[in-house]
Amino acid sequence: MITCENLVKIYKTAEIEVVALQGLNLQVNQGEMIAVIGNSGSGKSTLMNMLGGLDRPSAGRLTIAGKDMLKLTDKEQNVYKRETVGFIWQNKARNLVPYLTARENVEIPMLLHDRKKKRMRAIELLEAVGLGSRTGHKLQQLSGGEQQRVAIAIALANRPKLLLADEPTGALDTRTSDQIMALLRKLNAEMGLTIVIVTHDLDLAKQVQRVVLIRDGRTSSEMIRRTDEHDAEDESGEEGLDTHIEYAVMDRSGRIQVPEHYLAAVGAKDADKVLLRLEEDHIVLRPVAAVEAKRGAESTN
Ligand SMILES: Nc1ncnc2c1ncn2[C@@H]1O[C@H](COP(=O)(O)OP(=O)(O)OP(=O)(O)O)[C@@H](O)[C@H]1O
Repeated sequence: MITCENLVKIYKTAEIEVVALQGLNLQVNQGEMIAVIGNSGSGKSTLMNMLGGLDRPSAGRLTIAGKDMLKLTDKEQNVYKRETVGFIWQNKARNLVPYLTARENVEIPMLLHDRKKKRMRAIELLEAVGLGSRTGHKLQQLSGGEQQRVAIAIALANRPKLLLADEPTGALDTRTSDQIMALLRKLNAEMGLTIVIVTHDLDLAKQVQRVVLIRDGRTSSEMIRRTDEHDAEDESGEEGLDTHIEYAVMDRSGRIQVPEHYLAAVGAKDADKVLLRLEEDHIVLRPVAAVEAKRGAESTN
């Protein structure tokens, strides 16, 4: 569904250039639901803007639903935004009109012309997001979680293939956030919708099958949920189905980013090199200082 290869985005202003994405690689399959996490400034929103056709990449390859996003004309890009993709933002003002009812809000972006069909589809969508009994309520009469459900119904109005959610639960409490995540999982399972969610919250991210970590505008690692109870127990020492195993993402040249907390744990965080050793079926990275200290100790003995 989505292929990003060596994706680059450079923002140019009068004085400076910011490289927001520096060769990002990402593959998302049709019907998959993934979470993208990363520190502030790592490039998450930039990636979402590229995926949503709101902005164009500077270089690399980006294909979505068979479309080459670098080659779309302005007109094709507008059709893509209207028909292929749906958005949910943290900021509700970007999604909703407060003085209209839930149903009227959902009708706004619809491409249907027949008023009766529009109304029926809006009600059907509000039912799908669990708001069948609130269709006539004005937005200001709804809770934060309910308003975000309306936003999801709006995003689905034109039957998109891809749903993009940028911090969709950022303004909600934990319980409501979990409910919104459960709703997104249900839509993913029932409608086969491909969903990409950006979040700061690792716990929320772990509610999906695959979590992609972005660091400095590159995909640095992925966490994939293990469903095999036995294997999960073997590798992590924990029981249960909710175990995520972390994988480093390797580019074509064999480059990987070692997670910062791994380096910190072995005292190699600010090192400019690590010792690399090939074992029979794995590779060992060791901080140089530790190796030298060991050698020093051996030579004094
Ligand atoms: N329109 C822009 N013009 C110039 N620089 C930008 C622009 N948009 C983003 N950037 C820069 O690009 C980098 C990535 O920003 P981005 O908003 O994608 O990060 P993010 O991971 O979404 O951060 P946050 O979690 O804080 O929203 C940052 O250094 C940011 O300052």
